[in-house]
Amino acid sequence: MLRIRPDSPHPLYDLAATRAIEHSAAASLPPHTLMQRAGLATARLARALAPHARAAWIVCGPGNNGGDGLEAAAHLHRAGIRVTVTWLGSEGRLPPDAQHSLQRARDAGVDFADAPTIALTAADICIDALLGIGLAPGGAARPPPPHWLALLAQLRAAPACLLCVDLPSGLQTDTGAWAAGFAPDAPAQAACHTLALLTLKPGLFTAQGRDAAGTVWLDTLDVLADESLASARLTGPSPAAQRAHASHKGSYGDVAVVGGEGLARRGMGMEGAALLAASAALHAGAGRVLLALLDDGALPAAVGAPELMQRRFEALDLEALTVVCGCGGGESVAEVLPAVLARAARLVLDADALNAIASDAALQTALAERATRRWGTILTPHPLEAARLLGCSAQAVQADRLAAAQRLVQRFGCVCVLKGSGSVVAGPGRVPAINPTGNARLATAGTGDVLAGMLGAHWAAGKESFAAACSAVYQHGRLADRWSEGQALVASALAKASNFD
Ligand SMILES: NC(=O)C1=CN([C@@H]2O[C@H](COP(=O)(O)OP(=O)(O)OC[C@H]3O[C@@H](n4cnc5c(N)ncnc54)[C@H](OP(=O)(O)O)[C@@H]3O)[C@@H](O)[C@H]2O)[C@@H](O)CC1
Ligand SMILES: [K+]
Repeated sequence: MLRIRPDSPHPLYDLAATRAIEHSAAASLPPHTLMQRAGLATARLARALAPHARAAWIVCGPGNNGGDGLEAAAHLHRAGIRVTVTWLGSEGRLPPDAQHSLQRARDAGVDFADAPTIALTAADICIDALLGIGLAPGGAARPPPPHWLALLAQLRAAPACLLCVDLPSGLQTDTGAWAAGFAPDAPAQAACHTLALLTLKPGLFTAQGRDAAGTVWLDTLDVLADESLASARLTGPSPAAQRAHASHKGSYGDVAVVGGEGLARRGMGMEGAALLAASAALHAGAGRVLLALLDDGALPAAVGAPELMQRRFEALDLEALTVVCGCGGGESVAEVLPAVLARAARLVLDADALNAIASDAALQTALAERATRRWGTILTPHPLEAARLLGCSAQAVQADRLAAAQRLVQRFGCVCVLKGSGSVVAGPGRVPAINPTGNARLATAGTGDVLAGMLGAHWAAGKESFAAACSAVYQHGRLADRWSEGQALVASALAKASNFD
């Protein structure tokens, strides 16, 4: 069994892949083997998480997820724990594996009741074995029976640690979105863990998945999955870049940041966003960083960033640069976008550049044409910006983040970083990646500009676009994960910390 940490990559398998792996494993094993392994793994983790537990409350659903819970119940009972199973199945409709485990739990002498038979304490354990991958996907999910929701709410409100079997019940395997009706009103009161069985599912790591799942563990049930079936990948750290001794500032690429609408234009000075991106590019290791503020803006002397080279937009040699365009660009960015799209060799498009493209068909055509010229482009939308580009709602994007990122890739032929909890990186011909680092402290103004600048630096240093996107997103999140508790995470400090490693 493995605790999933952000320090190593992992393949992720969607529902179809997991079913295929399950099917072929089950065919080569004696009946009930997988469920027995799943139940034993669940019981072992429960005991490790709650070593002093006197009581366990296990809510078991009508399918094989419930079967795993029943199997675990028998083990925990035999270990001397007072186990209560609330079982929501009906005997006539039980799958054979779960029927077998029901009998084993009964034979072991487990109590069956509607609620725990003794009051739970913080030392005890609750197990959610109501629903796993059998939840009907997407819009096909039917509304859950109200008493199921009441039980799930009681599990989350209990003072005991909560262990979810395979998936938090109601979370969709492939998307990490809650199925209709399942989104909880409140998070779990105590620590929450999820034990993924056989495979790690993408839904555990993006959209609502990270909040719902808590700490994720994997037990492969001793089945070696065929990695070619992976539908996505959880990224890990990239190898540290080696700098040759005989190198110079031109060895690590030139990044140009184009953005920062001036105060004179509409009374909103947005130079700060461009400055944050430029500062991040500089501290992330770019050899030279050029800053072209729009509306002929100039940096106030007080900013004190002597390494940044200010340029008028017209003076930029776009064909030779990695251009980061959009940060704080406001309305002014639309005026430079035709030239940027037509000439920049490598282009990161962020924020206002994406909004300008979303509202202008000619710019969309110019963006799509870049791929036909084999020029690299990376889009870095948050869900609302992605929705504008796709002509749908942000809710639709969040309902299937992997699919939304891949739709942008198909439409524009570029790499797409869809930001948010569990940022998705998708690219032409690539298995999409989900980033495991980052936390809610990044939800503050300017951190997106910092990411755009870091991305420019990682790309300019020589990585190919998809790898640069994965490494910059990973590092941006890792900085936040390592941020000192007592220090406010502000974007300017994040930019200065974005050292290249
Ligand atoms: N994959 C593996 O390798 C292994 C899998 N194992 C375990 O099996 C789990 C998958 O089991 P599963 O296929 O029986 O599905 P599961 O999650 O129990 O749910 C199905 C039940 O829920 C019901 N139901 C669905 N939606 C509903 C709704 N909205 N509201 C109400 N009811 C709803 C559905 O009803 P039906 O649609 O059939 O009428 C059916 O009764 C998997 O997650 C893992 O824990 C391990 O034991 C071994 C290895
Ligand atoms: K579950």
